[in-house]
Amino acid sequence: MVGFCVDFYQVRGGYNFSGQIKCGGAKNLSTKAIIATLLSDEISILDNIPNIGDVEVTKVLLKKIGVYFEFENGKMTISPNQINNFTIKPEHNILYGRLPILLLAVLIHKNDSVSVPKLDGCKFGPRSTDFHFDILRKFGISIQENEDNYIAKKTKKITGQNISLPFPSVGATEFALFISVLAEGISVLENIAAEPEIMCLIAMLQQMGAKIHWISHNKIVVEGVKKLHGVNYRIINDRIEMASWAVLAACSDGVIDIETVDHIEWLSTFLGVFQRMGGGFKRIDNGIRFFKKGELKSISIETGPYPAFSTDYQPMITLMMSQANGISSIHETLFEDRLSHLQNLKKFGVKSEIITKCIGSSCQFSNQNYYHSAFICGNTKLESPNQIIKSENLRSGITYLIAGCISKGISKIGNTNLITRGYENILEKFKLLNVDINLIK
Ligand SMILES: CC(=O)N[C@H]1[C@@H](OP(=O)(O)OP(=O)(O)OC[C@H]2O[C@@H](n3ccc(=O)[nH]c3=O)[C@H](O)[C@@H]2O)O[C@H](CO)[C@@H](O)[C@@H]1O
Ligand SMILES: C=C(OP(=O)(O)O)C(=O)O
Repeated sequence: MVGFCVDFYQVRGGYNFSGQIKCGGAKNLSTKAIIATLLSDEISILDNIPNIGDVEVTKVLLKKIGVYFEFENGKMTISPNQINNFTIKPEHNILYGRLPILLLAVLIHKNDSVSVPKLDGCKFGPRSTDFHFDILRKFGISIQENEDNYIAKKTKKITGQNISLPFPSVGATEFALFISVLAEGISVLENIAAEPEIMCLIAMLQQMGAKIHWISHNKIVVEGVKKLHGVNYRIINDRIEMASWAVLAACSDGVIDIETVDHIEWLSTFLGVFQRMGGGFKRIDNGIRFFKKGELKSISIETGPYPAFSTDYQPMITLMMSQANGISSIHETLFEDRLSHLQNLKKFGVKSEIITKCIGSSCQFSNQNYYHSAFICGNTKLESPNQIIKSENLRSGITYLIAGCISKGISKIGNTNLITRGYENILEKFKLLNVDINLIK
């Protein structure tokens, strides 16, 4: 996500959308896999890297530290043997997402002092970095921050540690992994996140020569090695993108075929909910077909760390709830403020009530006054708002685009860069599905 923009998508909705499209490589693996290759000095080749804003930002970071790379048709060749800059100054027109802190975890193996820009990414709560800082201190690395940067300093050899995360955080798990694979001795990482993208990252690190042993679904033992090798690795397809197209198919009563060569298994949590709501899917020769099977039905869902229902599916599924028969509920347990899209969806006609109480089990936000649960009315006919709806983040953006597709009239969705940071060729893909959509500059 490089820069800010005033462009908006204009979409004419109100009919069925069908067609065939290709799913991109996973956003939440590709950027981390690129950074992981820097743990070695040897050349690595990554395949199925999507052409998205977050990868653009990763490329900016690589250039800043002196890494040579080539990127063509989804294939990225990375030569990390000439890293020469460990103080990365932020540029104020670049949104770095969650990437700089991961870069710090890699670079601290190569230099005693590393300074990286602070994190941003989609805004849905404070998105604190305290777990990362605690991990650094545990490994004997000091950390300070100023207005723009995090500055880490190492004064002694990094040695293996026992880390138990307070919450199974994706970023903190990746961070601890990157430090421990090259630490001297054994590290035990507990209460880790085990999202499909993390499983793949671990498999990729193992192929680079890392010694990582799974003890249980949320515990690993890492035996540090002296060096890692280059790797040839293919990024899995993006399960959140697939889910987005599934919601469009179900809500518009269309049939959407997604070309994807691998791993629809990773989508199984989503598929369970989708089917219960009346969505249908079928394995086809080269991928998966999504459609609406019958009347859409209401449901109660809580988000959670994998294999529970991923928070990244949540905005799209709340839109699908508005098209179901009856009242649904959602309980967002990962992020304190990830229901703000419901306010904008009201402008399309979606009726919801957002509350501070936990609907279902009690979560980390209980009794804290965060609006993190909601009831959503079904059977709602949507109409395009007569104003530009600005995406607050990546998944709310795609949700508004889908809302535009199923609304009567012409909808305008702004902050397009927040959508293209995670969705490859989004305009072309909507067009392939017969959507009347244009980018207005
Ligand atoms: C680039 C990427 O992969 N982003 C994903 C990643 O984000 P990200 O890795 O930032 O999300 P985390 O899993 O870390 O967040 C989970 C929870 O842990 C908290 N926390 C996390 C770190 C920390 O130091 N302190 C702390 O309190 C967060 O505020 C949140 O409440 O996982 C999220 C949860 O699946 C997804 O929604 C994001 O799409
Ligand atoms: C929240 C997301 O991304 P990030 O963590 O990069 O902001 C997402 O992919 O939905």
